[in-house]
Amino acid sequence: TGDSSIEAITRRVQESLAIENRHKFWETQPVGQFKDIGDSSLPEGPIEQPTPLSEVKQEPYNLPAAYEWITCDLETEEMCSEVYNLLTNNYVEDDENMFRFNYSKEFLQWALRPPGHFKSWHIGVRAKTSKKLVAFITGVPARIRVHDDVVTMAEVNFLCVHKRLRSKRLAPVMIKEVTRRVHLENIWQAAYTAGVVIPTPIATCQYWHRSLNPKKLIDVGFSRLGPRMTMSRTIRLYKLPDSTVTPGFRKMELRDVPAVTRLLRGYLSQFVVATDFDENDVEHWLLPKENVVDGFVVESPLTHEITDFCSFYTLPSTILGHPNYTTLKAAYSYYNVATKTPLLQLMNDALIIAKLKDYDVFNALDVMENESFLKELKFGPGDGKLHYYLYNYRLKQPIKPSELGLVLL
Ligand SMILES: CCCCCCCCCCCCCC(=O)SCCNC(=O)CCNC(=O)[C@H](O)C(C)(C)COP(=O)(O)OP(=O)(O)OC[C@H]1O[C@@H](n2cnc3c(N)ncnc32)[C@H](O)[C@@H]1OP(=O)(O)O
Ligand SMILES: CNCCCN(C)c1ncc(F)c(N2CC(C(=O)NCc3cnc4ccccn34)C2)n1
Repeated sequence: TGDSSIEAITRRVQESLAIENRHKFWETQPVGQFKDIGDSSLPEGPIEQPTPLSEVKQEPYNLPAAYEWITCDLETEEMCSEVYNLLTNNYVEDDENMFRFNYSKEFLQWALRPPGHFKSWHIGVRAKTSKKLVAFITGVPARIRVHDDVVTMAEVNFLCVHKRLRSKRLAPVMIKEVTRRVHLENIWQAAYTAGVVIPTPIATCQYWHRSLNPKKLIDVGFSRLGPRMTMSRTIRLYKLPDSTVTPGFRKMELRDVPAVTRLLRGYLSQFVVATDFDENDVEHWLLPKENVVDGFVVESPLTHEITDFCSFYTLPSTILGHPNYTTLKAAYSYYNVATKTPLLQLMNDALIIAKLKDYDVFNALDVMENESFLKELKFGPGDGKLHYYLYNYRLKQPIKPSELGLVLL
């Protein structure tokens, strides 16, 4: 190939890297492999069958000599603080290292202690000498439906290795250990999301952001002033009313759990992969918790029927190295169901509430029916993609974000 143009050379290098791009750990795991993409002869469903519990490895995986496993009991303030501090200083950052997620302690206790949770799935690694927590990974049980198959899975999250211990192949050990502990509870599948591409995404979603405090977002570099836009024009563009517009829109209460569960189950049944919520799950995941999760219902003023529901969770980010700001207050769209109120109007009310509660930005993935309101409500596409994964469960082909009814924290 005589073409010696820069493009041709770049392409050849990329092609060779793609071939070389080995996933030494993930190629050993029961997950869809890149080499199998498009091979529709492979059956959909579990990749490996369960093993008898007596054959599951009884003892933890080996760690490097200086480290030891610790089960993190998040009910103790001290342990919760150690987990919080590890994540606050070492968890997910954007590609330009301008922001780092700052999950709060209350959020972590909520996220990790749903009905039926296992303390043994809250796994830490400690340095034996300093007793410092240096790594973490968690699972929580969830019923997830794939097509018509409801499977009890582990939702794995909060995988974190201290910055000083990176690139030492500790992550595969963490993943194998959480897998072992999940297997001990006779659960054989998992669901997880990540910003990185590993074998093999079942869906790839796009983040969208709706500015609520555009001046701060531009000051901290989260967003940029549009072309031919002034700051005052930008502030005006994103202005929102100072009260919600839907009659009967109010905070969700305990008495709404049965109705919200019915709404949610009905709505989620249309998606290929979705959470299979029951009333206990709805009570835990969607009842409002200050600075953790907000849930709202629309109660018809006439019939008192609950016709709609919307929710968002609170996940601030630390702003790294900015002289005037320390925290970005972000709301993340969670589960929303509109049966009488237009979804556009329901979500606009959610934006109005978030602005009133002093959030800087409202984030949403393009999952479920979110695409129908993103542009009209002035969301802009982010640079962050979120890839969804299933462990030990093959799908014949990836699904579209609009076929996904699952939001992980
Ligand atoms: C049945 C039950 C099953 C339960 C388990 C289901 C699976 C759960 C899977 C976990 C779901 C987590 C969901 C979330 O929490 S997603 C959020 C992940 N956390 C962060 O991004 C926080 C900041 N980063 C770190 O703490 C480290 O960089 C981590 C810990 C992420 C990697 O540490 P490190 O950078 O020091 O690397 P290494 O040398 O130890 O290891 C390199 C190997 O690790 C593979 N790797 C890298 N990043 C991820 C990732 N996000 N998911 C899965 N695998 C990942 C990588 O491809 C390579 O393998 P291979 O490419 O060579 O094969
Ligand atoms: C493992 N659980 C997955 C959910 C964790 N979540 C919420 C998440 N995973 C990957 C992302 F790409 C992402 N994005 C939100 C979008 C965004 O706001 N990007 C700018 C930004 C502000 N703060 C941070 C902190 C870290 C990364 C980007 N940041 C991109 N969100």
